[in-house]
Amino acid sequence: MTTLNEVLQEEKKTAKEYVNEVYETVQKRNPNEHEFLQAVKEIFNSLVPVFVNHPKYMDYGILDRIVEPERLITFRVPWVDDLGRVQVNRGFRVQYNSAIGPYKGGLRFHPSVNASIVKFLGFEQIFKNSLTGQPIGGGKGGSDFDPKGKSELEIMRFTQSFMTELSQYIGPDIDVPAGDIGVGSREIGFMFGQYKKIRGSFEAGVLTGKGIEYGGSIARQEATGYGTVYFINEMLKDQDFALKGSTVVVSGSGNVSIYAIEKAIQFGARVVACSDSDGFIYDKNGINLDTVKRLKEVETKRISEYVDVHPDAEYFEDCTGIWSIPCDIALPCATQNEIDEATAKVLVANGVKVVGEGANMPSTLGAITIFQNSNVLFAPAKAANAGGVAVSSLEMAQNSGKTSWSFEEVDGKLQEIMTNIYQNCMQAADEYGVPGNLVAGANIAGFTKVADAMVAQGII
Ligand SMILES: NC(=O)C1=CN([C@@H]2O[C@H](COP(=O)(O)OP(=O)(O)OC[C@H]3O[C@@H](n4cnc5c(N)ncnc54)[C@H](O)[C@@H]3O)[C@@H](O)[C@H]2O)C=CC1
Ligand SMILES: O=C(O)CCC(=O)C(=O)O
Repeated sequence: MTTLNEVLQEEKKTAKEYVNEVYETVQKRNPNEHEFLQAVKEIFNSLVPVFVNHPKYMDYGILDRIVEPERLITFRVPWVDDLGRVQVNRGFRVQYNSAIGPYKGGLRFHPSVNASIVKFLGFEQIFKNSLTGQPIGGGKGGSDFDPKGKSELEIMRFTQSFMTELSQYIGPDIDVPAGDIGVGSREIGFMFGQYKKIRGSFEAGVLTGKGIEYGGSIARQEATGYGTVYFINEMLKDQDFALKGSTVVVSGSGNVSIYAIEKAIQFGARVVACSDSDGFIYDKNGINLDTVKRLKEVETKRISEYVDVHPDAEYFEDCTGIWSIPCDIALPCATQNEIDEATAKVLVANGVKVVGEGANMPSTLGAITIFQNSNVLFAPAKAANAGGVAVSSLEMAQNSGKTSWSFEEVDGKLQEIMTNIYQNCMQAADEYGVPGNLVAGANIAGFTKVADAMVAQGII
């Protein structure tokens, strides 16, 4: 009998031909999904040498399979607004890859959410989750619901309706959602309550990012932002430049931004600017984080109000303008494609030394090339922002062990995970002949573990 290997040997495809062919198929199958195609291209660009070293991955069709979600669920989310009118949104969950664990990844509520956005995020999540060293597969989801301007009761009604449908597809060993843009601990609380009511059982491990009083992990809130700065700190140990005394700009003022700012300040950096989707503030003395936390975490106000409390600071109504502020370290922590090629050139001209991606895919492919060609130390999202999902996995571990760990314990594990991610990415980059290239290192290290698991589990 002819084996799979023999059939494939006859075709004698080179690794480059294989990667190009799969990419062409992806383009044909997913026309107009620009964000998704961008994320796929970024990863595929790194993988040719992996297929040269491991032709078995071609034989097993790893790339063809990994790029196609195991499942993409789309559903109607009807709800009633405060005026009694029926509203309908669209819900999504992409269950992308379960080779190394249950699907894991956040939910985003934002009007821009569509299939392309959830697929780009879900695809990235496979490799990010693999890098954490935790047993978690890749997933993502969300809705085109816009929380801006909605009352708390409207948010609760929408979120309950969303969970009524989503509950059919998730579970502690199946798929474990968490937060992302527009979904914080309040929304996770509403979803957990609705899931519990529908199932009639208290399954703590079905969601992460929960409140501490009902199964959440201490330090999950801080984890993504802290993790990004721990990663940068690790990178800088090999350089004659440190966070202490550096000038930092952080975009956004949400969950990731606030805790990246907090940790950067703790390391002795001066953070001079942050933003929201309307504009940015510049405070040359260093921004006052207590004010930002009060405005954003407590009062849900616009960042423009910062200057009412700190008249020495300036507000500019142009959120992308934040990247014209000179800095040593830029931490894009808001959203995808916020730094394009032109913006990257401005950052480089102003002397940026380090770019650490707290958000998912905040730099375009052109921007990444500019940073790499200008010797900027570049920490890609799937490595630099993996601390959030890593601590989510620690939350799952605490839930299944019916225990809870101290802040020091979780934070210590987070630091260890970020150090390991950095070292594994550097080692993979070295091994594949691109020393110091963390984009390639992260893609290769994240990919090979999942690929090995997929080979071991057969063609499914
Ligand atoms: N929350 C988490 O644990 C993780 C989040 N991420 C990523 O980090 C990014 C931020 O997420 P979160 O902080 O959780 O969301 P969030 O909803 O708490 O905050 C988002 C922030 O970005 C701002 N924003 C949105 N569009 C903007 C724009 N065009 N320009 C400037 N600011 C803008 C919003 O005003 C808000 O301040 C996203 O890319 C998300 O996918 C990545 C890993 C984990
Ligand atoms: O903690 C999680 O599961 C979600 C984290 C996430 O969505 C991300 O890493 O982008």
